[in-house]
Amino acid sequence: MITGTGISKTFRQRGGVLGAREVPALRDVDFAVERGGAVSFIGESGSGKTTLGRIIAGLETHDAGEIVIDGVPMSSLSHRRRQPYFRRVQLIHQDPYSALNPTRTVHQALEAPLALRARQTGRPKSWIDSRAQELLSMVGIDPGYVLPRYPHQLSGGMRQRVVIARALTMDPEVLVADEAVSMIDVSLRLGILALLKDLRERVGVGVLFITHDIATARYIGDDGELYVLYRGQVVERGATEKIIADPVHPYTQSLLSAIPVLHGLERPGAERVVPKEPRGETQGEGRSGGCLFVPRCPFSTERCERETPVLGRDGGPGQETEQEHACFHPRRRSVIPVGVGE
Ligand SMILES: Nc1ncnc2c1ncn2[C@@H]1O[C@H](COP(=O)(O)OP(=O)(O)OP(=O)(O)O)[C@@H](O)[C@H]1O
Repeated sequence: MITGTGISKTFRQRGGVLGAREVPALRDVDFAVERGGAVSFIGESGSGKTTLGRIIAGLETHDAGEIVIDGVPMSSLSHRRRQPYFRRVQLIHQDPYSALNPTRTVHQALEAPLALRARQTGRPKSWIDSRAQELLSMVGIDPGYVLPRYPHQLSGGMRQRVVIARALTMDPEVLVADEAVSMIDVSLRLGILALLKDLRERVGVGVLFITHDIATARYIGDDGELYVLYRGQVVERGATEKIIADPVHPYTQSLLSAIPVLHGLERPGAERVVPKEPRGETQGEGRSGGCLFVPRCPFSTERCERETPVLGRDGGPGQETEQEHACFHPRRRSVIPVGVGE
């Protein structure tokens, strides 16, 4: 199991007419991914999804908070002693082409990490080739066909399957799939999503799925948990199916309101939430205190300008919600498209 508590990260960006500025990418984020579990982080561009994935994989530092892998707090270990733990988390990039070295065949791409794994686990050299074949079969490709080939000789879908097979060489606890299908031909996407789902069941690997697309989050982890990120803060968290059917935060509602309507078969939800265009200030930067969503929220009140909501279930007297949210005025709204006959 991998958990994060109070993870925060601020980048200092240099240059521009305003000089250096601080960009909070993550604000006090808590999460937990269990073996075989599915956790999805969803949010628009710049919400901090990739930064979170990189921190969990040990590729980026964080300013505050703790990552715990298999019960061991990473802050208690030296950089070198953390590496075997972070190997238990493998990152799958959105671009399978740049993730593979173009000068190496698939056989070479798998051989190096498997040789390391063989040394770590005391297995003979002969195990390396048989494991490479086993992993490629596991991800649904013919080892005989792909092993001698270079990445450019494979389709995008096959390349992404090779990237997943390579990630599995380390016997990971969790795969972090960062927009793992966004650069793959639409016709092949479903196959990759189905594979990740299947690996959860067959290998028991947990999947942390990072996406801007609520439909893919639902496909991969309809039985898992959904975290909605807005400007680095988790604004709604709970069972994926529950949040998709019944969101209470206006930002989540705006994401679901944007689901395209099937022409002639569906009509938009009656209470569709359309976020305001922020005026005068960029996304509320420079404000201190108050809800981050205020500049775009159609329902904000004076309290939202003043106080900062924290993640919880409180919805006012008698209004507790099943999922956690960071909103002073959580309310159910019918935002999902409905069939014309319904
Ligand atoms: N290395 C960096 N240096 C400076 N700022 C950064 C760096 N990496 C990310 N940021 C900033 O941190 C914020 C979060 O970025 P991040 O890439 O994590 O978001 P994201 O949700 O993954 O977006 P996208 O979907 O566009 O990749 C953004 O404002 C981004 O500009």
